Amino acid sequence: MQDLRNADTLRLPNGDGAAANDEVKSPFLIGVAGGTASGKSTVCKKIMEQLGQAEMDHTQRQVVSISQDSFYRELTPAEKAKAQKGLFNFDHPDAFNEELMYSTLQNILKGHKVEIPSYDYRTNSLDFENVLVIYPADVVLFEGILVFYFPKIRELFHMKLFVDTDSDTRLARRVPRDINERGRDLDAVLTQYMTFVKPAFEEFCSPTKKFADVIIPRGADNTVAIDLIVQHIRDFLNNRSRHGSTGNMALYMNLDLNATGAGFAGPDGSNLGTYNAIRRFSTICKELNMQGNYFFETNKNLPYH
Ligand SMILES: Nc1ncnc2c1ncn2[C@@H]1O[C@H](COP(=O)(O)OP(=O)(O)O)[C@@H](O)[C@H]1O
Ligand SMILES: O=c1ccn([C@@H]2O[C@H](COP(=O)(O)O)[C@@H](O)[C@H]2O)c(=O)[nH]1
Repeated sequence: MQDLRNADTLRLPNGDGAAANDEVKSPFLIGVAGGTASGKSTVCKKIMEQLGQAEMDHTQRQVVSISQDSFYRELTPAEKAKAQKGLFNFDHPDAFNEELMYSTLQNILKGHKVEIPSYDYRTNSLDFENVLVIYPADVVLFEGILVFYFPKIRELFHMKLFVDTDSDTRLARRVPRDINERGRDLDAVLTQYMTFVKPAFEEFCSPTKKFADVIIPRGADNTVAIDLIVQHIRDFLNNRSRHGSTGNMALYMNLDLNATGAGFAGPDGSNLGTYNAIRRFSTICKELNMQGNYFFETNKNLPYH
């Protein structure tokens, strides 16, 4: 297993509290969207496991996963009363603190340590007693139903995944989870689902699928897709450690290999490693397209060959 600790450093310009010569780690930021109970957290867990990070002490982790639920905004007493009766819409974009989400992700990208409260679904509130400390990492996964909804947050991701699990399966998973883990009763779960969850999924979450680079049908069951994503992350990190922090993911994904002079050179003037990594990745993707396991939204610059 590759040691992700040596993957990259980014030299920040002056500002934001960073000294001119501070070497800070800028992570590869992956957004993971999908409907409720589609398997977003399970997919993130599998990615972490395959990168050898799941069992590690969190202070040592080089791959971390954060939930968008930690950015629900604090409710007013009136809203809280509604929430307790299942009458608050937690699936609407207004339920989230967009500014805090944006500034936190920016800080993470600058390699700053950040603290994120966990979310208590039983009390419908943030739990500041249980704070997750995010140390500078190489890969940060940010998962939630609406992570691609807000344009300026969407633009921060280097890679966007959408976990696409059919709605019957999602409901069948959500009911026992909400009863067993989130302190709800069957009636409340079904009423909330029909009143808020399902309509909001159709209005706000499902349309964001078009922004995904990779759509993962069947979620964590799709081991082929997960293996490929993990391989892609490894390739990216290898590329970065060879060529420095200029191995930017946007370039990596959008490079037009057919254009004259396309490619980006590493410090030694060679771009062969990157070129090969992209070719390998796109070839595998093409094969998987044919199997219907895994596919890309149209990216005209991605070299299918
Ligand atoms: N592939 C799967 N097969 C069976 N159960 C699953 C699978 N993926 C997730 N689950 C279960 O479904 C529930 C929701 O999964 P989770 O990953 O938490 O979804 P999300 O993060 O999208 O809400 C959890 O109880 C989880 O254990
Ligand atoms: O207090 C709350 C906060 C959120 N929810 C529901 O949670 C899901 C999002 O979490 P997933 O893990 O992606 O399912 C969302 O559909 C909200 O309805 C809640 O019920 N109570």
